[in-house]
Amino acid sequence: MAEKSAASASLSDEQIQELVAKSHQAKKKAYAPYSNFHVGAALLTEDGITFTGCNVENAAYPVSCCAERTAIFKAVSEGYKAFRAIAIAGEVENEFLAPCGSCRQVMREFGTDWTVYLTKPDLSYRAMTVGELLPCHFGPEDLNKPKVKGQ
Ligand SMILES: O=c1ccn([C@H]2C[C@H](O)[C@@H](CO)O2)c(=O)[nH]1
Ligand SMILES: [Zn+2]
Repeated sequence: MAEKSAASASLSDEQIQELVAKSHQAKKKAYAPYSNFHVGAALLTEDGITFTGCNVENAAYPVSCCAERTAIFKAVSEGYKAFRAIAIAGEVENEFLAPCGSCRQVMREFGTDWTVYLTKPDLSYRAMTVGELLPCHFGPEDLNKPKVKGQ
């Protein structure tokens, strides 16, 4: 059922299945009247707390927020910034839902070595790290590197 990688080693099968199930539950809350594309996410913090999220669209389309970012922003706004994993749930038949580029960048802000579970509607999943999803990335550390002088 699952394609495992080293990235999933720290969570038990039961914990993963629970996180995946929560992401699919969260999908039911999606506010997506424009795209009719419902997405859910469930984010597990290092402290063992789960934050869920759904996509929240807006009549001014670009203002919309993806499910993954909803979950991450909820966690950060509650004081949690260390993440173990996030599961993402879509509704396309027999396909893993992969996060958009903006969400990958937001995930990367909080590290490259945590796990993203891409899931299918049948609750099967594939584990990847944030670094695998966003290779050659830009992050907070880059802002503190020495700069060339005189420009
Ligand atoms: O990984 C994804 C991909 C898309 N969406 C949302 C954004 C928008 O509301 C709708 C269609 O792109 O799906 C997510 O929430 N997560
Ligand atoms: Zn996104």
